[in-house]
Amino acid sequence: MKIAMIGTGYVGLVTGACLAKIGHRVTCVDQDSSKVRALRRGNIPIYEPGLETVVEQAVAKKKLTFTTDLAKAVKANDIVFIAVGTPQASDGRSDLRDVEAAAKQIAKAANKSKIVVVKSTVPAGTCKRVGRILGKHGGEHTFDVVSNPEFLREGDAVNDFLDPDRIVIGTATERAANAMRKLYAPFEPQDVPLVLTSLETSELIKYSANAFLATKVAFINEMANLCDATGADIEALSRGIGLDNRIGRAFLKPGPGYGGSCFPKDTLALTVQAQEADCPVRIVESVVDSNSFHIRRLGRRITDFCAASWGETSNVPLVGKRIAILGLAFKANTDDVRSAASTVIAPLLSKQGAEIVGYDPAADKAITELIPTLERAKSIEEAIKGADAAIVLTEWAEIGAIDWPTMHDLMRQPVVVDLRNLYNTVKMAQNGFYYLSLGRPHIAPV
Ligand SMILES: NC(=O)c1ccc[n+]([C@@H]2O[C@H](COP(=O)([O-])OP(=O)(O)OC[C@H]3O[C@@H](n4cnc5c(N)ncnc54)[C@H](O)[C@@H]3O)[C@@H](O)[C@H]2O)c1
Ligand SMILES: O=c1ccn([C@@H]2O[C@H](COP(=O)(O)OP(=O)(O)O[C@H]3O[C@H](CO)[C@@H](O)[C@H](O)[C@H]3O)[C@@H](O)[C@H]2O)c(=O)[nH]1
Repeated sequence: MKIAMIGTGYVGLVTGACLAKIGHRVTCVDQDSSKVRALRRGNIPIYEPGLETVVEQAVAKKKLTFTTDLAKAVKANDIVFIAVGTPQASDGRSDLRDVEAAAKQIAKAANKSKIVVVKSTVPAGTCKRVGRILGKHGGEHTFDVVSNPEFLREGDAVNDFLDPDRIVIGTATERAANAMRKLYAPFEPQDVPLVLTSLETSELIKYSANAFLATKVAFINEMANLCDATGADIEALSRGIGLDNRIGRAFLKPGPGYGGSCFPKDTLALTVQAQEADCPVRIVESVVDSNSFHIRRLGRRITDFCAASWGETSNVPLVGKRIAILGLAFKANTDDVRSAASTVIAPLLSKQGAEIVGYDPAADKAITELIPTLERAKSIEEAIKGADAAIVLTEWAEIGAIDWPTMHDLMRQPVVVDLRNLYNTVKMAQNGFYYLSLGRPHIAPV
């Protein structure tokens, strides 16, 4: 089938390239001409494992092209996807301006009837609104609007797209449902369940899935704090509950709180939608609160633990101390720093007088755009050298594999705060480190 993908960001590029891989012909459109130029030269603007190969092969087979010319792409294709951003507006709502603008552009460019598929994450009722915009600006042409939310995770995006747990499709017409069945027919041999439903249900499935997963993360973080307070062990607790099939083991790893471009904005947007519908989602509201409380509480714990480990009694213990932050991306295997723990912790410690140096294998460029003043190191060793403490924020394999005994003498003071529970508490103590992790017993260095 012939597809135009409006928006070539994380979702548009992965979806476009993967739809091309399974046999469709895809034109990826973006208004950012530098992005399109880079893609035409074969440069992938994001760090996403496996994506470069998929793009390269699809381009070589002439199944995937890139353009800034939306009108031409719309005219040449029967199915038009909208995969533009829906960031958080200042009032917590989902900012739908790009979706609405894209819908208007599609309508104006249309030369015949089209199927318009909303891939972006949008509140319930948006697809109907998109339908009204298309109707208003599309002249005599008819448009079938489809909701087809995306569930890929950054860092695993290609695999998630090609081997999905399910495909959710919301439609209002049989014609659109049939077109979507045909589009996803290549997944039939894998027995991927298709959830065919209404537009609103499909839109809400996306928010519910993210809110539920975010709830698991916030829950385990609260349990980790309780483990700290009671002397219990979060690793055993997580396993002990997760082995119950009704609960499941996934998304029960404690950390610095959920971040990224989706959970924070989607949980908040869901609470606003629900309030507006006079149907507050109190659990999700608590999850949002819990997550922002968690990271701020961790900020205080970092300061207290470092001060105690250094034997520093001053009321401004971080002044003049050099602190290395290991991992700046919101999670491993991505360069995305949107709502990353580093973007909260680095300014917080810096405000208390600490000198911060950050290291990340992929997020250097992204963090520089966000916090231009942050000093960055080119390697773990460079970051750690002369540091009074190292704070681990991202679970990159390279960071998990640090050989701490060889780092001990590089540091000015052997203090490690690990907010991803990557290392063995006993070994860290045996290697002479003051080591704090989440919900696990603290052992004094030997
Ligand atoms: N990032 C993820 O992991 C993920 C996963 C699932 C769903 N989503 C949802 O998918 C949507 C897109 O997210 P993203 O992370 O890919 O966003 P993004 O910001 O990375 O990409 C959006 C792209 O759309 C382009 N764009 C905007 N308006 C345009 C227009 N009128 N014409 C052409 N191009 C236009 C922008 O230039 C940008 O390149 C959001 O609703 C998001 O919530 C994201
Ligand atoms: O056990 C866990 C699992 C996750 N996280 C954190 O939770 C956040 C989100 O992680 P993840 O879900 O892996 O990343 P995303 O790429 O943001 O993907 C989520 O958001 C996407 C955008 O909506 C959805 O498509 C995906 O299904 C959904 O998993 C990150 O800060 C993780 O560090 C934890 O702290 N502990």
